[in-house]
Amino acid sequence: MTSAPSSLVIATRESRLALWQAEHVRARLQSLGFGVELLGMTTLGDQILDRTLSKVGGKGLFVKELEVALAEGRADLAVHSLKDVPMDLPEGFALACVMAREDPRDAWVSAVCAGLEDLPAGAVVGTSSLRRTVLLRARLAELGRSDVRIEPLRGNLDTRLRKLDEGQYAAIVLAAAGLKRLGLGARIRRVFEPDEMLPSAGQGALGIEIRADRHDLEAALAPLADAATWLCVSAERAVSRALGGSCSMPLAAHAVLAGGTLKLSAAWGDPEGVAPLLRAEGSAEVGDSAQAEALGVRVAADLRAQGAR
Ligand SMILES: NCc1[nH]cc(CCC(=O)O)c1CC(=O)O
Repeated sequence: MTSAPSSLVIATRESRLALWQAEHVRARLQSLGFGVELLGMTTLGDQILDRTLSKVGGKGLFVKELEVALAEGRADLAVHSLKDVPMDLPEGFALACVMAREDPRDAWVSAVCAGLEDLPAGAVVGTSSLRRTVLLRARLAELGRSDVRIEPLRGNLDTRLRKLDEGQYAAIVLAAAGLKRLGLGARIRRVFEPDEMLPSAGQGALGIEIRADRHDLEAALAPLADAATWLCVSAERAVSRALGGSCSMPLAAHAVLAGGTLKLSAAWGDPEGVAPLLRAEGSAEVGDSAQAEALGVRVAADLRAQGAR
């Protein structure tokens, strides 16, 4: 195996969160003795701010331009929020490593109310994801709150918080991980436990993508990988893959590892909002990612047997 170049280039989006994540990887690699430069780029997903992502092409939107930089040799690595990474990468690319997960939970941000329970009459809640919309709707239905409206909320984290602060929404729901990474943890009014609002596959984890032929990078990246996170996200992503996962499907999948046992929960919502929310769970002793994926496939089959398409 050839050794890694002593200087590495990380392709990254230029949102504050993406840059934080790239800097985080840079610091880890520097501590291992590598020189690291960042190559900032704008992706289509960053440019389209007026439409719901699921309508314009989904997860790949944030990844494509970075892959072109990898393919052309302008960059060695691309750092992604794992939940934005498609389940199957295009030919020629590989997910080289998944790092230890930050808080995987969703967060409630509001100056007006402490949670769903005390939303004012007719309140508007903002969220960017179909999964959150479907799970929020289910909670609101349980609470008998047909007066509350859920409205789309796009843009990077700062934009979303600004829209909240301007009063367009009574509350918004975001990933806790992004807020914490940017030092905005104090904005979190409460976090939803996974049994209240099940996170998205890979939420809170960072993935590093490389060109599949770059075996010279494997040794450099090995120390950044987290084995427990890898098992969890392998199961979560397998659920999504088995159901043909895309942003236009409201799907949640979340796994925790305790001892050698992986516990996986998943939920599927009808994009049209007609069918009821479906839930499935499973657990297994797992020692490798193939066993974790097998658990994911089983849980996905359970959802499909209940009617998930
Ligand atoms: N879809 C955008 C996105 N991708 C990753 C995160 C947060 C960080 C993470 O989950 O790792 C966010 C923002 C959000 O969902 O609020």
